[in-house]
Amino acid sequence: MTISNSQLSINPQNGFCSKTQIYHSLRPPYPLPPQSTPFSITDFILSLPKTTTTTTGASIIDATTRRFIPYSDVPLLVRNLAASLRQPPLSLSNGACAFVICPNSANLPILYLSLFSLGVVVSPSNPASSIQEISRQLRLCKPAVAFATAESANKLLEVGFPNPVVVIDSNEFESMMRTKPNGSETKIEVLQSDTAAILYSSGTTGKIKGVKLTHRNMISTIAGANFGRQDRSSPAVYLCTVPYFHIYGLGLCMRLVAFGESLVSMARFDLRLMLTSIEEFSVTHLASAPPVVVGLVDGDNDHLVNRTNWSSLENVLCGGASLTMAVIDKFKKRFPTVSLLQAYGLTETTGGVSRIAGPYESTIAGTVGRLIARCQAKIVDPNTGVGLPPMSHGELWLRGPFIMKGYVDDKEVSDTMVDSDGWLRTGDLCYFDNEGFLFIVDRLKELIKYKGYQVPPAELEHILHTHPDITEAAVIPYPDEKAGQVPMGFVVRRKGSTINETQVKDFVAKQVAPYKKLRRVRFIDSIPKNAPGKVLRKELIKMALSDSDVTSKL
Ligand SMILES: CC(C)(COP(=O)(O)OP(=O)(O)OC[C@H]1O[C@@H](n2cnc3c(N)ncnc32)[C@H](O)[C@@H]1OP(=O)(O)O)[C@@H](O)C(=O)NCCC(=O)NCCSC(=O)/C=C/c1ccc(O)cc1
Repeated sequence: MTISNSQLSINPQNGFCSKTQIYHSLRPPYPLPPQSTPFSITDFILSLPKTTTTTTGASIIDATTRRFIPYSDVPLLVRNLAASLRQPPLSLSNGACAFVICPNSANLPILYLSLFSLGVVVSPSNPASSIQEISRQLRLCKPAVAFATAESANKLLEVGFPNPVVVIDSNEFESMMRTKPNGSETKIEVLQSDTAAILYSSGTTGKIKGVKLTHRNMISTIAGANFGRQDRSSPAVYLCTVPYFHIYGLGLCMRLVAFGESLVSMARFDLRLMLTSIEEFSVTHLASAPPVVVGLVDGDNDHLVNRTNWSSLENVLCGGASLTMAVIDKFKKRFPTVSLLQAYGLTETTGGVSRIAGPYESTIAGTVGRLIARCQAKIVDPNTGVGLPPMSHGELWLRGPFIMKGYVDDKEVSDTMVDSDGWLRTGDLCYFDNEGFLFIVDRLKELIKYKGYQVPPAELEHILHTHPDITEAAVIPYPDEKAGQVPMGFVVRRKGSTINETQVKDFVAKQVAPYKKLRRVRFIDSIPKNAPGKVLRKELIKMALSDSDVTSKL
């Protein structure tokens, strides 16, 4: 075996190559199917060995309806449903798009797997989205069919969706899964390079964008997540509090089906239901976002948390946004035997690209873990473009087989986000330490994170500017202990206008999903800008904090 010069300059402690300034993963590479082999994400998931599944009865469990689907039934349900969707009247086939507007349920992973197996592009959306948001998403993904619940189907009616809508909490859907349709169909060939899903993200510029993820992208992240899974005498039981319409929940549910680990979900997050479910289903892993961890250590919830039996819980996974050190410390004191494992990922990277594996890594406070296998990173000085060594702060760039195919109908922004060498600019300010652990320092992109959801200030500013009484507006992130950040608007009123805070908030709230609502408003005489006219958000943030009591909590 020959060792190349660049391999020689890779530091085995942290993966940093001093010649190329590239950080390499410290995890062993996993096998991937040859790129040219037709292989859908469903083929991959169903082909993985599930050693413990059938003997121990692992299943997909819906904590809200108390329905469960044993994993031993999953391949048949997926095949039946796919066969049914291929037949008239839907006649779904390779390349068609399905808009899915559903809260978490046991049926949803089955639906995803069936659609993927047909090469149908899955485009999941938040059922709490506003009519305007849904309209924009429909324009982007051009679906031939939509899947909804009896409740969310009303929104499709409101937007005048012209194509068929299948209700997944109905008896008809149940029988599509349970009954084998007549006739045998040939398998549809799905290429790994085909788009598997279109998810919605703000990118770095603010307007909702459709992120195209391929089957290969999804196969890579699932294969990468296999590292560090413990051998266990009984299968892990995950409680997923995050939604399957974002990559965190979607990736997690696919990965758990792939490995045959029990998956408990809730239609909507509810702290009480989460706590009773942990006891009832002997949950070992809780998949969460920061507000859930904050809720667990919040004194106001002591009466609920104290009467829960925590003995089964081993790990709390946390992603979507950063936790503060204060919350991490409180969690460790409160749950000394539970590991708090932060991970980091983006929709554009098909989810998690760094995570913590094993007992040693879980002792490193504040890190979002080490790069998954096949992931390369650079820490780039935002001013000079130069790659930086460990312990230096810069923008995180990422490369690997899980980087998105691009944004729907937006080549220009796709090319800005991913350069010709395949590097994705994350817009996050980060550093690696001397052992290859990644730390998130700040956000360079103008994005607010409310409860782990993206809120682009530009989108809210655009809405504010359409109000006849508002001449200028700017939106900033305002720190909040429970939600992480809340959107705050600075508003310049038209001369003589008496519009008040509530009216401004209501005006925005009617047009956006609830997580994007303006939670604070301040009136101001003019918006500070630099010479070329760019809003000086940092100035506004300083102003917002200077006359409040939050500075000490930052
Ligand atoms: C479980 C959370 C943390 C808390 O739940 P909640 O407090 O009940 O909030 P909801 O999300 O259900 O709802 C937000 C707001 O919308 C409201 N709402 C809700 N549905 C309705 C309704 N149908 N009608 C009307 N009002 C409603 C709801 O009441 C609430 O209002 P408010 O109390 O004023 O905040 C929830 O916010 C949550 O799942 N957050 C995470 C979101 C998320 O998945 N983000 C990931 C994006 S992708 C990414 O970053 C990937 C990272 C990643 C990292 C690592 C990995 O390994 C992989 C991936």
